[in-house]
Amino acid sequence: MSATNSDRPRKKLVQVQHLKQYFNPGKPNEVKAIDDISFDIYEGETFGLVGESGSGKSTTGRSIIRLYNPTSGKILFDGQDISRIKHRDMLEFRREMQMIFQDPYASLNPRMKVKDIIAEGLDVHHLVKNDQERDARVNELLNLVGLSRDHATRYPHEFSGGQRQRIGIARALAVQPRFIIADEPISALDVSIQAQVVNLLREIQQEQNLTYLFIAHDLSMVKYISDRIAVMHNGRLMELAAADEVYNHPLHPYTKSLLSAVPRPDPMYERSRHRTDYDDSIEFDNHPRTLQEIVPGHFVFAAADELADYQATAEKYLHEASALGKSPLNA
Ligand SMILES: Nc1ncnc2c1ncn2[C@@H]1O[C@H](COP(=O)(O)OP(=O)(O)OP(=O)(O)O)[C@@H](O)[C@H]1O
Repeated sequence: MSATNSDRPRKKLVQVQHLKQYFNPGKPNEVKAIDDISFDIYEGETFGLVGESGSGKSTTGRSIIRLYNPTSGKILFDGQDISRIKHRDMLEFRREMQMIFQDPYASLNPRMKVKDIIAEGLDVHHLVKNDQERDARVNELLNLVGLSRDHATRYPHEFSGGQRQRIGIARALAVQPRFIIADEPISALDVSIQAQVVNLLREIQQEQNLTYLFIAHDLSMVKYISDRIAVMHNGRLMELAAADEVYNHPLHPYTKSLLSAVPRPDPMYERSRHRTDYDDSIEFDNHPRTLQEIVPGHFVFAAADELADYQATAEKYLHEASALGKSPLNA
């Protein structure tokens, strides 16, 4: 796992503040894809964003990279407000923020050679002086993602899904970004290949001090790569905490429901595992809810009269952890 050592000063690389992203606002077909979310992503960390289909995860990633104009709220990158800047002024930020997509088949142009796909960003941002330098950089990137220089002149259809995702990663890395949004980068891959791609992303992160927003629809793999995890539902964040806390000590019923769907390699656990349903009518009971810090670093979408119960549960977890001699919180 990447850098979250508490002795390191933690710099906020991305700050999302009260972000709303409505599609077709004010019209009968209005969709509140993101409905007032706030979170920070620290430099060097992997921030996992998890939720079921339609919860607003991709829209969050696309809003941060400014593929959309936010309906309201702010997005800060390295302290600078980028939520209102014009598209042409986004060019420099676009270099610093790159995206890796879910479908490595759809996201690579089938008519382009691998070397031209990888070098696209180098060309757009004028980062190489001549063809020789361009080829050398492409070879370096192919090597970095575990492919060979022979692959440079081939086309995407000649590669497996996992290899194509490696090409997508090389393309993102070409411009030396600081922040990568990985939108379900392993969901379309065979299970046997998923771990390889996750390991590659982790290795590269450590080498290059990258910051990731890692989007996924379930908690099984995201737990291994994320430092902290936010759980999204209906365009809002239901819970946000250190990855282990979300996985082992979930507080919000929606998180518990998501987790109950995840099999674990523990026969005892599996014998008693049952899927718990989540009744989202509680979100519409007219109790104003916001993301509240229940214990340090652990936030839950809660109404004022729910706080005491959440605090009692969190404290129970803390006692259990200290009885077992574990560090209670690592957020
Ligand atoms: N361009 C758009 N125009 C209108 N509605 C949109 C648009 N993009 C997304 N939506 C809607 O916004 C909501 C959130 O979609 P989003 O793709 O962000 O969810 P998601 O959690 O990433 O789901 P998935 O994993 O299926 O992509 C959905 O109801 C979706 O239909």
